[in-house]
Amino acid sequence: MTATTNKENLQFQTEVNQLLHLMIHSLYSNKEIFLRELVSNGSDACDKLRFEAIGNDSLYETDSDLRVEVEFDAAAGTITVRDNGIGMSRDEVVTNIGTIAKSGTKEFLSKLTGDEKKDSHMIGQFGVGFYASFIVADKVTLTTRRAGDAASEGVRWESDAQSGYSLEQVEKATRGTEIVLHLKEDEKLLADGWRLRNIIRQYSDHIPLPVNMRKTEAGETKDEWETVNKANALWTRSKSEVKDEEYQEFYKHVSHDWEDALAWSHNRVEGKYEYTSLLYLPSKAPFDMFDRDNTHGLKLYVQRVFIMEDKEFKLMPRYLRFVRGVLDSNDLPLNVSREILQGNKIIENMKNASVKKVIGLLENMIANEPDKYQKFWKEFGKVLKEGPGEDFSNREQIAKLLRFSSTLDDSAEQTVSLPDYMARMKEGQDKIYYITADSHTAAKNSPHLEVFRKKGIEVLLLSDRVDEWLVQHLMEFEGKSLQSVAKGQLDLSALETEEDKKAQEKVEAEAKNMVEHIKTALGEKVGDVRVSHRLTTSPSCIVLNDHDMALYMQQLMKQAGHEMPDTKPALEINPTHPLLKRMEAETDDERFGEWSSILLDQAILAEGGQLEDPAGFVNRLNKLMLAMG
Ligand SMILES: Nc1ncnc2c1ncn2[C@@H]1O[C@H](COP(=O)(O)OP(=O)(O)OP(=O)(O)O)[C@@H](O)[C@H]1O
Repeated sequence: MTATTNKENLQFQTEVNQLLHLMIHSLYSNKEIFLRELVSNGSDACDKLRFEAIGNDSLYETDSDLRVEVEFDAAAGTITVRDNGIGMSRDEVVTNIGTIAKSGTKEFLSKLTGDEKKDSHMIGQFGVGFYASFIVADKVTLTTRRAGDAASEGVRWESDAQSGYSLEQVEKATRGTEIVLHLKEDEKLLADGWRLRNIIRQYSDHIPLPVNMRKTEAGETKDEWETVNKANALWTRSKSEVKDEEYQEFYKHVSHDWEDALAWSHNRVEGKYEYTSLLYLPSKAPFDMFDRDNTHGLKLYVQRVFIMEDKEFKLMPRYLRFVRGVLDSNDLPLNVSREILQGNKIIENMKNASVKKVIGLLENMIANEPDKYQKFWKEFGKVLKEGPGEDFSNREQIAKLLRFSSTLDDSAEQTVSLPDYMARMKEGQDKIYYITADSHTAAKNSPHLEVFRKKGIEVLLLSDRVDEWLVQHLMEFEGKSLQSVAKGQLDLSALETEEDKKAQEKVEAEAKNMVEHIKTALGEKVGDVRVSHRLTTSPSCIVLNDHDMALYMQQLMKQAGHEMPDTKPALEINPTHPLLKRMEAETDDERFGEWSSILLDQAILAEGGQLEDPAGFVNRLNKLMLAMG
């Protein structure tokens, strides 16, 4: 026996085990995609090599003819997928194949239902990748060597998906990765030249890289190879030649998505700069869309040669981070480096034009396929709402793409656009009114809406996290300013009749003493006490200053450890409310003080704020209830 054997047995991270198990069971009806995933990975590995080799030609060793090879052995029941791409070091194998680095994986897995159909859609959002091998194989052997490493630095990884995996250092003469699938007993028929060719043509036709298989003649496998897929860059073909199915397959390759794309825009641009863009909108948001680092984005090509992924170089602004696809420039040099790309005019030009293309695609959808747009909005609306704050130059256009809930129908589904809202504005109304809250229910039940409902003035109901940020940046739309109904002094005078105004003045005059009394009772706790113009059925509400953050947001920021300025909201009261009528008759000063505190505290609660002394509030309330009995 030789002195050492370097074979080690390791366990998968728990999440990998769970995912493997689920995948094997829920993706079974789509088992052929295992090949698409492996070919796609092989092609990506070749792309990565090409990029690294730009500054270091020696990485090609003696073989610069990048390709993926697929072989089979019917007798042994195996399929082999091989690439001469970048390969992996031992550490890379452990991190890439033994663990899932995506943040949020745990929560994702906990959401799975056990229902195969539903779960297969969920897993689609996750991306299946290499693990798809285990749908058809009961053992997988991966042998790889990183480009540039010595032949003795090869790594062999092997697993049956049941009991962890083994890892061993092996000799590997050629760089790149070879994956041998030992097919399950009832999948052995997949090891068939005709079937494999069909699968490759169906799923991997538009991978720009050749996918080769050995030639066969009269049933005999030859030593020669032939390219099975079209292997030309789909985006270089003219639109009229490319079928929708072909666009969809290519989408799945570039995006690592599992579902079809929702829409795409394919453009060949000639003029000052020449380039092609193929931009896709996914139909489903990936589960980690809000994880800032985890995006595939666009791929940058120069004259059909892959240069780099968007991951490291932002070709799309953050608010369009869900866009997938390809930009292929004819003007950049092939040996382009990261440094050249930084702030490059050609890149900037392609970037800006692509943003406009995406916006145009969405505008078109609104005009021609509104239901589809609604689907898009459901998935990506929250991301698009970052747009007005991020992209000043396209702000007006982005604003038109936004959709909101509103008091028009109180529905939680966001369907109201700003132009829709404007068209319904009342005569004399010069503001776009909105309210922000931490849930749709809180927004639509807010006491601040009472007067608006009474007067039939529509108010946008904003309850997405990003909405507070949005309204800080989108201060106006087509000359009308956006105004929170919960902040600042409310002036609806232009919408009121003379009688209304007179009645208001009367109420105010009559309540003057009580207002003063409450002010004294609450002292430092409030910035002001005044008669409300907003309330019709509630006794009181809190009103923030124009520039204050909503109370629920202040709460969130405090929890996240941010110092918040101690803002003093105003308390507005509704003197016509029976509760205030009772208060007016109260002669005991202490009791009046307690009523006042309750008035303030319940208004804070209705606003999603937190009380400084919740126990005190409960005590006072109980006392009052007892006194009423
Ligand atoms: N043939 C290969 N050559 C080199 N590296 C590879 C190869 N196959 C997989 N990898 C590495 O393993 C990682 C995980 O691959 P996997 O297919 O599981 O997921 P993915 O392709 O990154 O993403 P997704 O889950 O979205 O499909 C890849 O990101 C890559 O770094």
